Order: sequence, then structure tokens, then C-alpha cells
Amino acid sequence: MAEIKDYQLFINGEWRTSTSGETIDIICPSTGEVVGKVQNGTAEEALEALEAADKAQKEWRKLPARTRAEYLYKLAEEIKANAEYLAKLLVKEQGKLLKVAKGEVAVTASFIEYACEGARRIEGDIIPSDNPNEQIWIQKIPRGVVVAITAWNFPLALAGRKLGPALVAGNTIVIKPTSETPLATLELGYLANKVGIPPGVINILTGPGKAMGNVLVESPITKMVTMTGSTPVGQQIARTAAQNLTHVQLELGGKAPFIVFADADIDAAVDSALHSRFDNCGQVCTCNERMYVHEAIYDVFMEKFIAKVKALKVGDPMLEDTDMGPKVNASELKNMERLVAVSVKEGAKIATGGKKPEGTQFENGFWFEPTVLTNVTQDMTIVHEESFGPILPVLKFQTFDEVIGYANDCDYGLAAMVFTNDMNIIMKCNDELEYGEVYVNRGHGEQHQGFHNGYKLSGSGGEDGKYGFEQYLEKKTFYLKHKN
Ligand SMILES: NC(=O)C1=CN([C@@H]2O[C@H](COP(=O)(O)OP(=O)(O)OC[C@H]3O[C@@H](n4cnc5c(N)ncnc54)[C@H](OP(=O)(O)O)[C@@H]3O)[C@@H](O)[C@H]2O)C=CC1
Ligand SMILES: O=C(O)[C@@H](O)[C@@H]1OC[C@H](O)[C@H]1O
Repeated sequence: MAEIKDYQLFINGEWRTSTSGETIDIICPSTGEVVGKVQNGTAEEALEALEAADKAQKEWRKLPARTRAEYLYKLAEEIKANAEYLAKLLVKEQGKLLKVAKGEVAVTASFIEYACEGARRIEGDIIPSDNPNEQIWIQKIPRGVVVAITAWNFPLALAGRKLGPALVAGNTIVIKPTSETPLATLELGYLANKVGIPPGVINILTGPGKAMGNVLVESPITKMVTMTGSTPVGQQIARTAAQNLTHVQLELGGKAPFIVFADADIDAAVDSALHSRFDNCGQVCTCNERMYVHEAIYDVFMEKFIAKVKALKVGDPMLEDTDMGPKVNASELKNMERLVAVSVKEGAKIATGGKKPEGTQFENGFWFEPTVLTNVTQDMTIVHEESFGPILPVLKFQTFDEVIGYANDCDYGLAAMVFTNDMNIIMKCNDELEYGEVYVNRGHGEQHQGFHNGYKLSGSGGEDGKYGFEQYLEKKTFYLKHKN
């Protein structure tokens, strides 16, 4: 029987049981067992958290950025010191491999450390005026209270990715993790208190996004919403935030094309295609969601690729030799089954996978085989709808213009991957691919100093790097005239 830990709301540095008297069960994707309970917070508690954050921000913003960063460096150290515990919690609530969960904890700390490096780079401008004896000062100032709403695939990393820049810039934050995987994120409350981050600077609330999330977004106290999740929810948040013209930063869905040209390093492309689809059970926003292979190398490529997919070990995410764990919940699993059924009905062939794996160890939990679909055409549902899971449709192509047309024939514009050694093709891909993030001769995987930025329905604003940090700052222009 799994150990069940009850969590409370984290408001103004204190742990609180919600007056709703309701809790939300957190289910382990591997076993279907309850592994935690969190509060179903109320609108009043959301307001309390916002007011606490607003009050705390008045003092927090006055601290030198370097001093704020010192607090967050200590938080990052505590995250690393508790890596084993946090990683096992992520496995329990999200079903990711222990080795991937350890990576997530490490990247959470490094997201925060990267933000801290920005503490001495909050730079404004001093500009000579057209008027005599006058200067123009453009200052970078914090926005105020930031609401961070996160998805379930990398819940802790997504929280760190947002709280780091938000707090170093002088804002305070109310985090609303997804109801699917809130546990590791809630642990940040304990660590914040341990390192002495003042009460109200970090607040963590749980409750369904439609209720708790919506209340946080629509409040005039909220000066920025940063959200990672699906496009429909992102669109709803943008509509709600528009009431107060609140600044919104959205990291949403994707449908990354993975293009293998005839001159590609086939073994490297096979390996990257495999990991960029099936790592984290395909639950990464930049995943290889559809693959285009030049007809000249299609047979040799697919023989190697299918062999590697068939060799993937699905099973207990705690075991070192497991390659893929379960989907996060029952509805995601059902969506996998639906997408395969629709694809077959539309004429696709299942080259491997396509169903729940066999064996007693898969009787409970939300398991699905690594799946490759062939005989796929560009008009099929699976080529356009994000699966966010271990299903890969593969198509052949003949010409550059044909495959670029296929790649850009998409409502999303987050990431794309390209394998070729021809510099002309690389430069043309750089010009013509309508994606915010293009990986050449490697699989997906952002760097903190880059810019994670989706076009079209993949989001707005972008995050990471110096441009992501800027999202958390407002500008104030000051005209200063002095006597002769
Ligand atoms: N671009 C990127 O970097 C990433 C994008 N994603 C995308 O996220 C999706 C999967 O994540 P998932 O968590 O299911 O996404 P959802 O959009 O379902 O939920 C995201 C967050 O929004 C909250 N929410 C839901 N409705 C509202 C609302 N009306 N107002 C405010 N908040 C709300 C959810 O709360 P609750 O769950 O409690 O309802 C959750 O915390 C995929 O589409 C994937 O592509 C995922 C990771 C990264
Ligand atoms: O959000 C995603 O799915 C990716 O950006 C993922 O999140 C944290 C990791 O560092 C990224 O790979």
C-alpha cells in the first residue's frame, strides 16, 4: 500500500487546511493508487494568497536584486540537497522514470540559479533629450504579483522556471500547480521557509484550474500570469486576463516535425528521433510529434528505427533499465487509444505498438506501448492533433519544398528538428520553418540561456534566457529637467 501524504495550502509562509473541507486525491500513474491528498482551495483563499503576495512585494522589491538572488541560491541548494526525496515524489505523482525525475530536480535548481545570474543585469537606459538640460531615464521595475500556472509533465521544473526570474526581478508569486501533479511543487513551500524567504513571497495553492486558476487570473491584484499547458486553456486564460489587460506569458501545445533529409547521419537521426518521441512517455512540449523521412533513405532508416522502438523496455519507472513509464492519467491513456483508432480508420498502419502492453505488471496504471504509425498521409488527424504521448506517425517525402510545406502545415509553431549536413538546406530551413525553436542535427532539449518561444497557437511571450527574464519586468520612463 502506497504511503499517502496530506498537503495543505501554503499562504503567507503558513500551511493552511482549506475551509472547503475538500481534498483532491493524487494518483500514482504506475499503480493507480492514491499517493497524496491536496486541498481543494477556495476563492477566498486565493484572494488571501494574492493579498499576502501583494503586501510582501512592497518590501521584497526594495531589496537589492543580489540580496533576492542570495535567498534563491539557497533555495536551489535545498532543492539539490533533497533531490532523492523530490525525485521519488515526482515518480509517484507523474510516473516519470526515476533517472528522468532526478534530471528534473537538477534542472529545477539550475533554472533558479540561471535566474539568479540575472540579478546584476537588470539594466535600463539614460538617453539625452531633445530638450536642453534634460535626461530621459528608462528603468526596469518589477511588475508586482505574478501568478504561475503549471502543467503536469515537468511540474517542479516548470515551477522553478517561473519562480526564479519572477522573484529575482522583484516580484512575488502565487503558484497554482496542476491538480494532477502538485506534490513536489508543494514541497517548495517547506524549502522556502527553511531558507528564510519572507512570508508571502512564495505562495502555493491547489485546486482545479477552472475554479482556483480562474480566480487567480481574473484578480486585478495579479499583474502577470505565466502559464504552461494546453492551447485551449491558454486561450481561456488570455481571455480572462484581458479584463484587466494583465500581462500574460503562455507556453502551450506543440506538434514538432522531425525531418530527415537524404544526406542525414542515419544512426544519429534514428537515436534522436527515438529519444525525442519516447522520453518521458512522449510528454514533452517539444517532442517529435510527426516524422518526415526522405524516400531515398526511408527503408534503411525505418528498419533501424523500428528495431530500436521494439527494444524499448516499458515498465516500473523506479528501475534503472526501464526506458518508458506510464501515461500520467486515465484520460490521457484513453486519448492514446482514440488517436490510434482514428489513425487506423483513416488508413494508417501500426508498424509497432498501438495498445496497452500485456502482462500482470500492467494491469493497474495507465500503460501504453511505444507506437509507430506508417502509411500516413498529411491530411490525417494524427499529423495535426498533438498526441503528447508515445505515438509517432511517419511520412515519406521527395523534395525540400514538399517537406517544408508539410512541416508548416500546422496550427502550432513551437519546435522543429532537422537532420542534414547540407548547409544550404540548413540555411533554407532557418528561413522557412515557422517555428520558434529549431534543432539541427540533434533532438529536442532547451538550454536556459536560449529562448523557449512558441509561434501561432504554441504560445506568446516566450520564457528562458534574457528575453524570458524581461517578461517579469515593467518599464518606467522618467523625464528629468534640471536648472541651467
Ligand atoms: N510549451 C510548453 O513549454 C509546454 C506545453 N505543455 C502543454 O500542456 C498540455 C498538457 O498539460 P496539462 O496540465 O494537461 O495542460 P492543461 O492546459 O490542462 O492545464 C495546465 C494548467 O492550467 C490549469 N487550468 C486549467 N483550466 C484553467 C483555467 N480556466 N484558468 C486557469 N488555469 C487553468 C490547470 O489546472 P488543473 O490541472 O488543476 O485543472 C493546470 O495547472 C499539453 O498540451 C502540452 O503541449 C506542457 C508542458 C510544456
Ligand atoms: O515544458 C516542457 O515540456 C519542456 O520545456 C521541459 O520542461 C522542463 C524541461 O527542462 C524541458 O525539457
